[in-house]
Amino acid sequence: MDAGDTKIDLAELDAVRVYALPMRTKFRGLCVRQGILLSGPTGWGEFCAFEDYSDTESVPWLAAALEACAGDWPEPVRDKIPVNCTVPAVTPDKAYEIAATSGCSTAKVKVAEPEQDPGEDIERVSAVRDALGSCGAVRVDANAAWDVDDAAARIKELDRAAHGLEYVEQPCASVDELAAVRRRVDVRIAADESIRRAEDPLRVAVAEAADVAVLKAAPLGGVHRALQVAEACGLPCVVSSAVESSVGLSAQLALAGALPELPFACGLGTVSLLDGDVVADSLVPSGGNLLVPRQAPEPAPARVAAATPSARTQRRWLDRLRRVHALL
Ligand SMILES: O=C(O)CCC(=O)C1=CC=C[C@@H](O)[C@@H]1C(=O)O
Ligand SMILES: [Mg+2]
Repeated sequence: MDAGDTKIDLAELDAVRVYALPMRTKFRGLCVRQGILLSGPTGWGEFCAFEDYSDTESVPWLAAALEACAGDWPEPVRDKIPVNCTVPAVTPDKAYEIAATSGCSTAKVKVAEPEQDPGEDIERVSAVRDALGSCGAVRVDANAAWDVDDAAARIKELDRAAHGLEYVEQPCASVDELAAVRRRVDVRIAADESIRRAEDPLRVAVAEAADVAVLKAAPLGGVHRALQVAEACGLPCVVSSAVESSVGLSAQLALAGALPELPFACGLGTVSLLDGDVVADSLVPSGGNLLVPRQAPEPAPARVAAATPSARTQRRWLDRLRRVHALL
C-alpha cells in the first residue's frame, strides 16, 4: 500500500509544532503521547506514528497528515458518529466508572495486557457489562497477544463474562491465526493490526480471517486511502483512533463520516485518555456521539506552548519528520 497522493514540501508548511501530552492512564504501553502538528495551505494535520513504527511504516502517517493540511477530505455522508468508550487495562472499579460515566452504550475493553492474568480481564469485562447494562455492547482488544488455542479459550470465557461480546479485536498476530480462531469461536473477529501494519491490508478478507475491519486513517495513508481499503476488503468497518490529539482525531472522524456504511460505534472517544489537548475545544463525545468536522480544529497557541517538549525531543521528531518526508 503506497502512501497517499498528497505531497507538500516541508518548506511550504506555515508551522511545525512538536507536542507531548501525558496519558491519564498508561495505554498501549504509553505514558506520554507525542507527535507533530503541521500547518499547511488550507489547514492543520498531525503526524504521530507510534515510535515503534519504522520510517517506512511511518510514511502513510505523514501522507495522512499532509492530506489534512491540504484540506483534501472527501464529502461526508453523515454528520454524527456514534463512539465507544475505551477501557484501558485498569481495575474493575475503574473500568466500571469509565463505562458508566462515558455516555456511550458501547465499550471496548483492553485485555491480554502484558503482566496481567486472564482473571483480571474477566473481572474488567464483567464490570463493564454491569456498567452498560444488558443493552450495551462490549468488545475486547487483545492486540495480537494470544496463540490460537489461548485465543479460543479466552474468547469463550470473555464471551460468557460479557454476556455476549460484540467482537474480539486482533486476538492473534497473523492472518492465518485469525482465520483459525474464527473457525473455532462464535464471536465476530475484528482485524486491526492485520490491516494497519500489513503489506497487503486486503489479505484479511481474502483469507476469510475476520468479520470486521478496523480502520485507522493515519497508518493507512489518510482518509481517501482508508476508504479504498474499506471498499476493497468488503467487510463491515469500524474506525478506531491512534490516540491522536483532536487535530489528528478529526481526520479519523472525516473517515467515519465518509464511509458508505457505519454499522458499529467507532473508537474515537480517545481524547479522554490524554491529560490535555492542543486545541481549545477538544473533540470529546456528547451523548455518545461526535460531530464530523469539515476540517481539523485550529491548535490553540497557549495549549501548544504548554505541550511543547524538551529541545531534544523536538529535534528527534523533526529529524524523523525530515527522514519520513524524504521517503514519501
Ligand atoms: O478503538 C478504540 O476504542 C480506541 C483506540 C484503540 O483502542 C487503540 C488505538 C491505538 C493503538 C492501540 O492501542 C488500540 C488498538 O489496537 O486499536
Ligand atoms: Mg486494536
